[in-house]
Amino acid sequence: MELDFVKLHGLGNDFVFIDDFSRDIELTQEQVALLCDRHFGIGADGVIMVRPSKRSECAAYMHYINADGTLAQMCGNGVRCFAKYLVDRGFVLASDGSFVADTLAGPKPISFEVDKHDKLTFATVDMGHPVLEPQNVPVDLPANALTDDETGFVKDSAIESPWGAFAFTCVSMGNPHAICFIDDFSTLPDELFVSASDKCLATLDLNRIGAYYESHLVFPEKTNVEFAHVGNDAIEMRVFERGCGETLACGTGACATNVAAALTGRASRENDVILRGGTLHIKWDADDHVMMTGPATEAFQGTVEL
Ligand SMILES: N[C@@H](CCC[C@H](N)C(=O)O)C(=O)O
Repeated sequence: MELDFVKLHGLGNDFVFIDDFSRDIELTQEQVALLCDRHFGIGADGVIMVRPSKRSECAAYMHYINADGTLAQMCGNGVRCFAKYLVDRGFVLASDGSFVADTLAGPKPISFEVDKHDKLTFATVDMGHPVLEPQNVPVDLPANALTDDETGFVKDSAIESPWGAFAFTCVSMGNPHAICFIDDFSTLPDELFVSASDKCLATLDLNRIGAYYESHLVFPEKTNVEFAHVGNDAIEMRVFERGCGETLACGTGACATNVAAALTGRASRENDVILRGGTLHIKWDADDHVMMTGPATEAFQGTVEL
């Protein structure tokens, strides 16, 4: 089978887009994994199928698949790229300035800016409200789990690992996130860093610790894992994504981390979140909606044989 594709990214979190408006393309898990393979395929963190939406208010439906072929409910960087795909190809009029995208996590209103060629540059997505109920986070909580009195959400709960216990706050943005804030990296064991003489977020061995918590027993549906540090002006964050591994950025992860930082009293409700691939601006509005602003970029397009 020959497939036309477009490769887009949001801060280096990259996706293979496939036009499936005709609804006649079903990819197997193996085919998705091959498309995403950086040596044997195109290379990406996930595949996004652009499909028609059943909701009259939505321009199209974003079907998101992780690099390992598993389905995810939502993708923040992906939905900004989805907006760029639709605007740059004329499925949404550049002059409209906004539209609603349909996703497995529900409709997401998006406003956007375009350049002088009517190509989308930045998008602000209303990511909806964070979900904090325990049923949307680990169902099998450790005995020492701390939960918020009012909402019952899981905050700063110690979850064991071979390297000691790490405290996680769990926030769902449609998809699950477990966020660990580290104030002082020097307190962590040397073996958790690729360079023990320079212990910081950048040198944390996320491939080891992230993979461990992604599949921890308390997360039966697996989870995205964020390690973050709250600085004076911004939140720094690295992410190990469910079904994919470390990525350069994660939109839903940045939203969840911003919410977790505010809920645990570490930061205000509006912050720049600095990721390896760049910065997202996140605001948790008074009406409980999380707004995410950031760029979307097209890298190249082509045809692939599957
Ligand atoms: N990169 C994404 C999230 C993609 C889905 C995630 N790996 C999951 O399985 O939930 C983002 O930008 O939000």
